[in-house]
Amino acid sequence: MILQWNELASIKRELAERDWFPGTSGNLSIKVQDDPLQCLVTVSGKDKYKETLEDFVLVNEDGQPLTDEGKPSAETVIHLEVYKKTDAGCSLHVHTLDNNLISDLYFEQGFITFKGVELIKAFGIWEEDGQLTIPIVENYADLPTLGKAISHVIEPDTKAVLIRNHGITVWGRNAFEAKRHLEACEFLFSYQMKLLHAKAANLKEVIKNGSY
Ligand SMILES: CSC[C@@H](O)[C@@H](O)C(=O)COP(=O)(O)O
Ligand SMILES: [Zn+2]
Repeated sequence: MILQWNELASIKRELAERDWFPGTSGNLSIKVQDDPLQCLVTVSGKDKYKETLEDFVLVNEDGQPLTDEGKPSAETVIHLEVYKKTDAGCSLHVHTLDNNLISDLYFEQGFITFKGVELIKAFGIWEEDGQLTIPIVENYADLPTLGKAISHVIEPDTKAVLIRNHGITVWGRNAFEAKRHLEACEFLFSYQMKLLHAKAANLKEVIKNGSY
């Protein structure tokens, strides 16, 4: 378990450096064993920019704590649904401005698709016409309901789900892959927001007309 603890602590440190835990938001987990399922998950309500010896707690498949570092994340149920539905070994949940904006702008459509942007290769999509789709679910206040809604939209190739005006849950077979997927998602969201602004300002026309 020490190995998984250190891996999760290292990811937490890197995501903190990116400022991805505003207002104590966000939670992270890493699988420790499969059968029965156990994972380390962040302790609820803590300042995730700080590093302490009580940052993670071991939970069982029902989200019950098996160690005494503190109360498991309120969103532990989401991490457990991801482990139960996929081959994930690590699951990351962060709130960023870009993922909140994208989740609201594309909510009615129910998903956002990226095509023709190099960084979808971070998801193992190498075909020239390949595309990445990220489903978007309602931000249900009841967390077991939210967990089920997320589980419901997970297809075999899904690696991330957006929660409307809340954040994103991203996973990978291991910590390295989960972080790669998360960084790629946030790059794509930032790209999309800037693209929407550029289109709204008709910037291609402006450049063509030589105004800049
Ligand atoms: C402080 S707002 C964020 C919370 O409501 C929640 O969505 C979250 O991401 C963190 O909850 P936590 O219980 O600390 O894991
Ligand atoms: Zn959250």
